[in-house]
Amino acid sequence: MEAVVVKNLTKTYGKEKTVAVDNVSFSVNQGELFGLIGPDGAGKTSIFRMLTTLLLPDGGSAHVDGHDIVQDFRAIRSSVGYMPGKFSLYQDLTIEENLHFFATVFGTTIDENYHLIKDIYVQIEPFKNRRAGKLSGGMKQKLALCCALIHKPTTLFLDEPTTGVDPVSRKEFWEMLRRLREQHITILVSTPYMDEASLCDRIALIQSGKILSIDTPQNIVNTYPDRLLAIKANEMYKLLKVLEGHPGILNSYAFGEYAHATFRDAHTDTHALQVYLREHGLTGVEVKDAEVTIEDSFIKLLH
Ligand SMILES: Nc1ncnc2c1ncn2[C@@H]1O[C@H](COP(=O)(O)OP(=O)(O)OP(=O)(O)O)[C@@H](O)[C@H]1O
Repeated sequence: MEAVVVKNLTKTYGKEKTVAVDNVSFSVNQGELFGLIGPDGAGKTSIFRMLTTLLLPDGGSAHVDGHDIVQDFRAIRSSVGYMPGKFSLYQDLTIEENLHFFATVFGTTIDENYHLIKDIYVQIEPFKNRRAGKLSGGMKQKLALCCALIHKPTTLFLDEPTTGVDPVSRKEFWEMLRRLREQHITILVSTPYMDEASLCDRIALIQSGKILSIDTPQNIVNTYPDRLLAIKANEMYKLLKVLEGHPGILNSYAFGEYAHATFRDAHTDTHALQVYLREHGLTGVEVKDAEVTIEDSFIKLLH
């Protein structure tokens, strides 16, 4: 069954009618871990705010757990959990007070749903008397997740939960999400980090308010249409310049210590390419087939 159904959802802002969300449609199955993946300003927050009834759409419709986001906003507010990108915590309240506050607002108690947050809460419990404003990014994030979970939501919206969080805490956070999924909670998560996409069941790649592709991360990389090469040389900037000037080039960009490149001819001779690069003054040249990532797929879709 579908937990979230979005049809032609549109949102514009201001007198200039800046289009933030442009005719977006997708659906999320119950119990699914669904990712909205896209850079800053892509429209992720606007979509989440409409689905959590904090913002009215200009067009289209959406249902969460069968409830209309405009007509049935009260039902949605009591059944979903929302962790906004900017922390929602009360900085002057302690960990325990924040959690107690969120439980009370939703007419429940910490004890009633403790089993849902236990795994996460035990990690911050030793500091339960510390004010939220004095916590590290990773601890704030864990507390915010506990607060969003304490009323046992059917659907959880997490807006960029790992932005500004260190790599170890990011990894832990995703492990927590996968465990939560086992509790049959539907999870929608947004992130600008392409490496996190592979941890979702399905993802929507989004840019400038439009969805470019929706599928499982594996299918998205499997349907990459070109042969992708990873190319290394001693000078990255010069390498990119030389690749740009190659008569057969489709696209090239820096990707870690390599450049990723696609060519019109899928059978581009890698040896001939190495010779070409050396003839253009590059040293330490290495050319090999690259493993396609979500980021490569995203870049391809943008072109
Ligand atoms: N209140 C507002 N008034 C005017 N423009 C807005 C407003 N809120 C968002 N926008 C614009 O709408 C577009 C989408 O913003 P949104 O915050 O939904 O994107 P996002 O993908 O969540 O990115 P970010 O991580 O930067 O918040 C951006 O161009 C943004 O500048």
